[in-house]
Amino acid sequence: MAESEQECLDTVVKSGSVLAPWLGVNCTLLLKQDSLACVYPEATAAGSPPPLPIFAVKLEDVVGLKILQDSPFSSSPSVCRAELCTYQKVKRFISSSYYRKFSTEILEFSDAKDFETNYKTAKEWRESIQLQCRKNSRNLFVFSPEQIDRLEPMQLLVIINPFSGRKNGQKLFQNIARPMFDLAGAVIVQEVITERQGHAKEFVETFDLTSITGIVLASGDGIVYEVINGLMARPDWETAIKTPIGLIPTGSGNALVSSLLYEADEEKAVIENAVFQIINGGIQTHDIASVSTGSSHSYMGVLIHWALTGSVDVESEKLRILGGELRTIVGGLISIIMKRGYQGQLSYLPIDEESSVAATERDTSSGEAARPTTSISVSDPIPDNWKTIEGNFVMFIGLMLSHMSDSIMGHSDIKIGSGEHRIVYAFDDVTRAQLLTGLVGSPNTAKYDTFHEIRTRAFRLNPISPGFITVDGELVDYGPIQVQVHPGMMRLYSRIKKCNQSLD
Ligand SMILES: Nc1ncnc2c1ncn2[C@@H]1O[C@H](COP(=O)(O)OP(=O)(O)OP(=O)(O)O)[C@@H](O)[C@H]1O
Repeated sequence: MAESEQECLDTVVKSGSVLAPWLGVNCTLLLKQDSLACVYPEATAAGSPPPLPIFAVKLEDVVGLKILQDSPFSSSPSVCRAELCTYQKVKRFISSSYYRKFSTEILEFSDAKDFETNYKTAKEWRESIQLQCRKNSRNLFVFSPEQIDRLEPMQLLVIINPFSGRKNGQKLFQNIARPMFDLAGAVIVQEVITERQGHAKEFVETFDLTSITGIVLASGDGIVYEVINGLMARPDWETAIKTPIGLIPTGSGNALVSSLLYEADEEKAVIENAVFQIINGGIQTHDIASVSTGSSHSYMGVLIHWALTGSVDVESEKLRILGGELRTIVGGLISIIMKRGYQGQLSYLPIDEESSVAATERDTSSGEAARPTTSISVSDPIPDNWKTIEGNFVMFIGLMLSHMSDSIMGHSDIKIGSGEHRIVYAFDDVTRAQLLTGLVGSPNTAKYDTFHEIRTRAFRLNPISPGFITVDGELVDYGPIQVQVHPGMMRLYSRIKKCNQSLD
């Protein structure tokens, strides 16, 4: 680290006196650019050696300062007690992996003789800590000046699917996520419980987005699909699709948030970790892809299933009672035993020829900006520079990220917002044992030459045998389907540090 950078991090943003009640001593609370420490007061005197902290935390691990208005254990009725809540990484005893653990440090604000003034001081500290956390996240994760300046508290629209996963999304949100948002100072402007399929899409199509800074979804990937399509259906779609989206995994298919947590080096399928990705307001971009069938056009951001996994997605709906991923695993096992083949054709433009696939835009007569779509429609001839493969497909998955579900990883090297669709497929020479490895881990293309993979930004799938195609977990019209990636169009709340990201 450069010396000037270190000096900057060492600069004290705010300092003040506070009582560490368990020691019974007055100490100094020091807020620096990336840390918060409580030190003995003599340690901050000029010329003294660097202060030995009573405690020190990295701001990136801070959830917030919880002010306890009634403080039964405080030494005097004028004292305002607060808890500094952190969510820090802890190394596991046996393995080299980490998990996060909540911890608190108790502080008492007691300089003034009356509770109101001490309470006001505690509130000012809470705001300074929140502001510094947000500033850091803007500096670290968002490289756009106007985003860095905009430090208003998070104002969130929350959409909860009560039907997703084990049907306990509402409970998980209220018991786990909401207290963390409150602690972090995020304001929940409105909470919407979806009442039916399509409700989330309809809702975001007309909602006043100027009243919020982001949307949080407590659901599976199906609601992500609905929200992307709702935002893209708006007349102001160009700005609407840039609304940051936060993801809380309460569904049975949580591929997008699982990929995000994996990339952020966090444990997956842990609701707290997903909320932690959201609360400091860091943002990164992700791609969306146009999906055109003969009769419809939509946008996706996660994955496409056809053949075996398409059937699992649809037919395992009957197993919803099993909840979570068990439903997919049981459905997958049944389909592997049956091992059906699906005749079809896949045509695609290899990713290294991407320059020739600039998306054409639809004409609109309404005066709205033209929405991106596929460069060719399903009825157009396949361009000469595309490749075509044909056969009896047993497996076909088109991935825009690393994970297919909470615990099933498709490919560790597909990053969120990488601008590609990775198609993994197998013909009927694949064995059941090999398919099983693809169900419990990733389809190992290096180990088994029966698994194939393609990197592309534009493809057409033309299924011939009857079956199902699902896009982000939602069933689409069966028949030829044309797909094209539009890189970096949407934004996700995330702590993944990526340099030089353009958010324009
Ligand atoms: N109140 C509701 N009743 C029934 N279905 C609903 C309701 N609200 C939303 N839905 C629908 O539930 C479906 C699944 O949503 P979601 O992806 O959040 O959960 P999931 O458990 O991961 O499901 P899947 O694995 O099918 O994607 C979506 O098609 C959505 O439109």
